Amino acid sequence: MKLTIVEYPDKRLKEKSKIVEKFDEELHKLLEAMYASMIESNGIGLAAIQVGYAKQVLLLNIPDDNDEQSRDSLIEMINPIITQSEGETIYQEGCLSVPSFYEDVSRFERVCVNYQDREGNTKTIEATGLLSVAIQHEIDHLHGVLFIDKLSYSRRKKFEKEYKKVQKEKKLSKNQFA
Ligand SMILES: CC(=O)Oc1ccc(/C=C/C(=O)NCCc2ccccc2)cc1OC(C)=O
Ligand SMILES: [Co+2]
Repeated sequence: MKLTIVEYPDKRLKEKSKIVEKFDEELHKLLEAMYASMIESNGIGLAAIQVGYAKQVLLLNIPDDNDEQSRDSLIEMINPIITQSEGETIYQEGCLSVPSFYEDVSRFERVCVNYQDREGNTKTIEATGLLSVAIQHEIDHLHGVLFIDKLSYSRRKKFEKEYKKVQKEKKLSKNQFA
């Protein structure tokens, strides 16, 4: 199934995603379709809500040291729960649902996460650095939170102003060639 990325300010991105109960063929098809969309859009993380499915499902595929995004390092997380968190790190984040915007966000440096894999087996992962940031960014999506919601008031105002400008330019360019 071809999935379309839902973009800010679509209200669906604020929905709370539901717990996955059935680890069936339908779930596996969704995971495959999400992976195709994420890779096609040059993403390194994607939550199901971003393709219109309010289910607690997310993908992480962090490029390795020589900047390769191999499928072996793909992590499929279902019903994730952060069990431990410590430290602080600042990283410039982007999101497929907020195209062309990148802002520094403060997150925990280290997190421990319990989750289930596509068969329903319980897994635990401890993450630091970029993987830790990505996990927190994607789990926020499951609670209807975008990285722009974590910005300071002044930085959020700057984002809103720039976003409106970009949307107007997009509309103008569309009309020009319509
Ligand atoms: C034009 C545009 O929107 O560019 C992009 C923006 C974001 C992204 C992907 C963002 C992404 O995967 N975010 C996952 C969450 C995350 C954010 C920061 C660190 C870890 C994990 C890709 C874009 O497309 C290209 C070609 O770079
Ligand atoms: Co995102």
